[in-house]
Amino acid sequence: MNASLNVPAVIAARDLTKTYTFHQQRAGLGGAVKSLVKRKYETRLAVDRITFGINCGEVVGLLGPNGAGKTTTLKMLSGLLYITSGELDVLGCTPSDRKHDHLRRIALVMGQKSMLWWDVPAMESLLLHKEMYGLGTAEFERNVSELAELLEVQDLLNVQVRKVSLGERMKLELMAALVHGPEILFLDEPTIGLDVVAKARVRTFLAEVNRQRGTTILITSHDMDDIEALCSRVMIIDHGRLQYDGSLDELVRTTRPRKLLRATYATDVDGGALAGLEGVGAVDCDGQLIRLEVDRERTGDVLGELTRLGPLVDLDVADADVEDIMRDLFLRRSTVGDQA
Ligand SMILES: Nc1ncnc2c1ncn2[C@@H]1O[C@H](COP(=O)(O)OP(=O)(O)OP(=O)(O)O)[C@@H](O)[C@H]1O
Repeated sequence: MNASLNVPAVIAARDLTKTYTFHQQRAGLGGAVKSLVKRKYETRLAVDRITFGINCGEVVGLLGPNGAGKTTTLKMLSGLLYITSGELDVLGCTPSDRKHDHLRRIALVMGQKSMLWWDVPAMESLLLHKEMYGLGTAEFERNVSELAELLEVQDLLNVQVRKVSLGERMKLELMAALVHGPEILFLDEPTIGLDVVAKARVRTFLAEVNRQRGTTILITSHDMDDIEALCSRVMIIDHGRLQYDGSLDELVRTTRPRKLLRATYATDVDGGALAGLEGVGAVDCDGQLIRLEVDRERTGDVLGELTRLGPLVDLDVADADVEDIMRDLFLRRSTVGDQA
């Protein structure tokens, strides 16, 4: 239970760790034979003592560069992998026990892997889920109809899965994951490869599922638009370690304490004097356009100065791009990691 929020924690992880042990396969036939006789084992620390809790109904983004340990974390949380050490509690159970009653309460969708049979219509897979999870006919039909309407896939349910587009398939994957009404949804890159329209539909759908059903969602994505649209909280993981756990707004405020202002004028203006103002960072003047960075608390004053410079045509006040912030964070950390 999270005492301050008075909502139950549905996921609690303490010092969660995963080390993979694997053997190097040598190249060629000779190498393969040698590998059979003498195996050289290696270990890789993929997730390194991470501790966090997730409350009922939260939508949390799990971010990090390639190889950071995100998928490994999701696989441990959904019980596909045993943990190496630490403690893990998901809805009061140990996920790797894979108890049937527990599996009914969670779902995992991996953008790169399909849960649906390719050679038959999606409805066949949904019916299999009905049997697997012991859903009554009325409940199943209600869920199918609700989800199909939200996802606008009524006409696709009886089409062979291999014949639908990538975006349509992802909607069907989400439907299959949610048809048994899980309380927690784990999503690993659910919008990968989708076009902008399909991505937007998936995001709207997920937000709706969270709002209507109270489903807790933990999502990994390299698309920051997914994260900005859905997550109030993000966890950043890198080299297996949890580097940040908090709100996206707070991350933006602390990493980029300045706002970006962009003013367009009807005539050429001279913004040279702006550079000397308190709280103003880099100023870029180019004829009718001025771009500058300003401390958040000084934004109002500097806007006043901008309006006095000349006849304004357009004025834009923006936070730093989350995509840029992530790029900087990951680059800085990988450089520090390389030097260490
Ligand atoms: N089955 C495995 N055996 C050995 N090492 C593995 C295995 N699966 C993953 N790893 C390694 O564990 C580390 C974390 O991998 P993981 O797939 O969790 O990263 P990720 O953050 O999901 O990356 P991406 O964004 O590229 O999907 C990587 O170094 C990866 O090479």
